[in-house]
Amino acid sequence: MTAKLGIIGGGVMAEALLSRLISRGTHQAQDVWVSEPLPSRRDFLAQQYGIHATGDNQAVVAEVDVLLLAIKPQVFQSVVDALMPPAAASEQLVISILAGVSIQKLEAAFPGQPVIRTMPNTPATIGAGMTAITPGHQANPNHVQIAQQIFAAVGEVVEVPESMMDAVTGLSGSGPGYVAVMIEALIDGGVAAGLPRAIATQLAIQTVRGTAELLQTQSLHPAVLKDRVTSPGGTTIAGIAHLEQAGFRSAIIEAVRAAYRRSQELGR
Ligand SMILES: NC(=O)C1=CN([C@@H]2O[C@H](COP(=O)(O)OP(=O)(O)OC[C@H]3O[C@@H](n4cnc5c(N)ncnc54)[C@H](OP(=O)(O)O)[C@@H]3O)[C@@H](O)[C@H]2O)C=CC1
Ligand SMILES: O=C(O)[C@@H]1CCC=N1
Repeated sequence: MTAKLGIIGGGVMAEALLSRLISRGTHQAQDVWVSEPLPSRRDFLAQQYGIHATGDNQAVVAEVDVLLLAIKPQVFQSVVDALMPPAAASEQLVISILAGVSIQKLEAAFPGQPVIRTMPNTPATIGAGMTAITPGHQANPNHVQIAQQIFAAVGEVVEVPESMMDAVTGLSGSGPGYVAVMIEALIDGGVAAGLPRAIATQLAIQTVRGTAELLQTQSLHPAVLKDRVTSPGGTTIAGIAHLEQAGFRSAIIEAVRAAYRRSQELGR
């Protein structure tokens, strides 16, 4: 891909995306610009990935064909208010990864420009991301293809109506956080049962990874896999009975719903 890519906000998610795009060769480092207020962070990103890093958002906007917004939703309005409107009609594609911020707000901030709202997740760093995208009203098939190419380089992509975006955020956007907490708890459980932490960590991570891969490769319903693991009168059903007693399913359902509601709030 030859389009020059600019990223406003050089934080965790910006790095997850740019590191993979550059290592995959989807973008050349010299075609990537990042604006970031923290000088030490700029230096790190420039040295680590060979990209252009600046503290000037406007300089990035002026330079690139595709502008990716990776700031926090809380600073969205102040950041876009400080940008100069383009002198002429701009074909620059704006892609947002911000939780909650609607297409309506994006289009108001970049009048006449094509915008695409997306929600990626952190496994994008290793090409195992999950990104949902919703094109705005000015986005044509070519713009959608550009966004598809960027996010396909970091994992799977699905197009959804905007009405689903906050729910996507609650599930796949925030999901790596829930899974990480679960893995940490599995490790602690192993340690509590007498395993050395290093071995417990290896077991927990490979168990979660193997379970996800098995479900995906064989298109298995999770309940079918659960039934296969639970030998009658055995260990797994004893563990699951405890999970049910502790409200494990309900806790996860409510976690997704809480994050969904928070995504809605961030957009207000
Ligand atoms: N983390 C994740 O898993 C995911 C995050 N997202 C979305 O990505 C966005 C970024 O999240 P995340 O990477 O976690 O957050 P970070 O805080 O790591 O990144 C935001 C970056 O924006 C910088 N920034 C702050 N103010 C400005 C400004 N005025 N101009 C330019 N840059 C600025 C921050 O700098 P400083 O730290 O110095 O303030 C920081 O480096 C959010 O909108 C979030 O909803 C989407 C999917 C997944
Ligand atoms: O926690 C957040 O707000 C962001 C959005 C999805 C994942 N991280």
